[in-house]
Amino acid sequence: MSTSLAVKIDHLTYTFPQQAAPALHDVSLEIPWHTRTLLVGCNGAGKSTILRLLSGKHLCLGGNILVNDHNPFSPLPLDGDAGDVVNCVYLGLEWAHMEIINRDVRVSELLDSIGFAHFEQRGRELLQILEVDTHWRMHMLSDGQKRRVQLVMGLLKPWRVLLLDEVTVDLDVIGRSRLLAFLEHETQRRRCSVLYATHIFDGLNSWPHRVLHLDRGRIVDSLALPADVQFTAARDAEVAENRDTAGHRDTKPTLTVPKSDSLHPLALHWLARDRDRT
Ligand SMILES: Nc1ncnc2c1ncn2[C@@H]1O[C@H](COP(=O)(O)OP(=O)(O)OP(=O)(O)O)[C@@H](O)[C@H]1O
Repeated sequence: MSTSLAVKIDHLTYTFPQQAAPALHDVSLEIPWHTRTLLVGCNGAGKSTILRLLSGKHLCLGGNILVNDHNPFSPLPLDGDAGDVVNCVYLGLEWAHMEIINRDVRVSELLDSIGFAHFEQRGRELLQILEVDTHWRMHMLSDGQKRRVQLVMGLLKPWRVLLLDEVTVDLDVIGRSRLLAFLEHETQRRRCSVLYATHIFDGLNSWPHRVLHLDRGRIVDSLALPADVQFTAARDAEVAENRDTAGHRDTKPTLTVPKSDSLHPLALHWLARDRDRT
C-alpha cells in the first residue's frame, strides 16, 4: 500500500502501569518517507517509549499511531514489493542480553536461521559494511562485535520504518560512520525512513532531515535540517536562538550552531535548558 507518511502519531499520551505520571504527553508527529529523524533528550525524556510504541512493544491506548498506515500493535509481518519488506524493525540494547546471543553459536547459523540466503546480496553488503565474519562464535565476541551482528541481522530484511534505540553506542567510529552512510543510502534508494535515538552526536550534522527534542515526554523542539539551523564558522561560538527585530523569541525560531561535524553543541544547549526548567 502506498501512503504519503512513514509515521503518523496523533495526540499520543502513554502512562506505564504502576506510574502516576505519563511518560509521553500529547505527542503528535508526522514523518515523511525517505527521511532520517533524530530523537534528542535527557535520560528518561521518553525517546525509547516513543520508539517502543511505534514498534508495537507497548499498546497505545491514548491517541493514535500509524506506521506505514498500519497500527503497530497488529502489524502485518511483511508488506509490499515482492512480499519481502518488513513493515517496521526496532533495534534496541536489550538484544545483547538474550541468552541465544551468548551461546556457542556461529554467526552463519544465526544468519541462516533468519533467511540469509533469500537476502544474500543485501546480507553480503551488510557483512562488509559492518565487518562481520560469519565464522565468529557469539560467546567469544566483544560487545561491539555482538552489536555488529545484531545490526546485520536486524537490517537484513528490507524494512519500511527502522527504529534505532541507541544501538550504535558500542560501535567503533568507522563502523558507526559506515552504518550511518548505509542508512542514508537506504532512505535515498527506496521508500523507507529511519528514527534514531542517540546520545552520540558526532558525524551527524548533515545526516538527519529533522531533529526532535523531547523533554519530560513532550516534543519541545522540532528542527528541519538544513532549513532551521545555520552552522557558524566559529567553532567556539555559542548556540544562538535567532530572534525577531523586537527581540522576541520567534514561535518557531531558527538556531545558529557552531560549525563542527557534530550536533553535540545543539544537544548540550537543549539539555542544559531542560535542566534549567526543573
Ligand atoms: N518499563 C517501565 N515501567 C515504568 N516506567 C518506565 C518504564 N520504562 C520507562 N519508564 C519511564 O518512562 C519515562 C521515559 O523513559 P524512556 O525509557 O522512554 O526514556 P529515554 O528518553 O529513552 O531515556 P534514556 O536516554 O535514558 O534511554 C521515564 O520516566 C522512565 O522512568
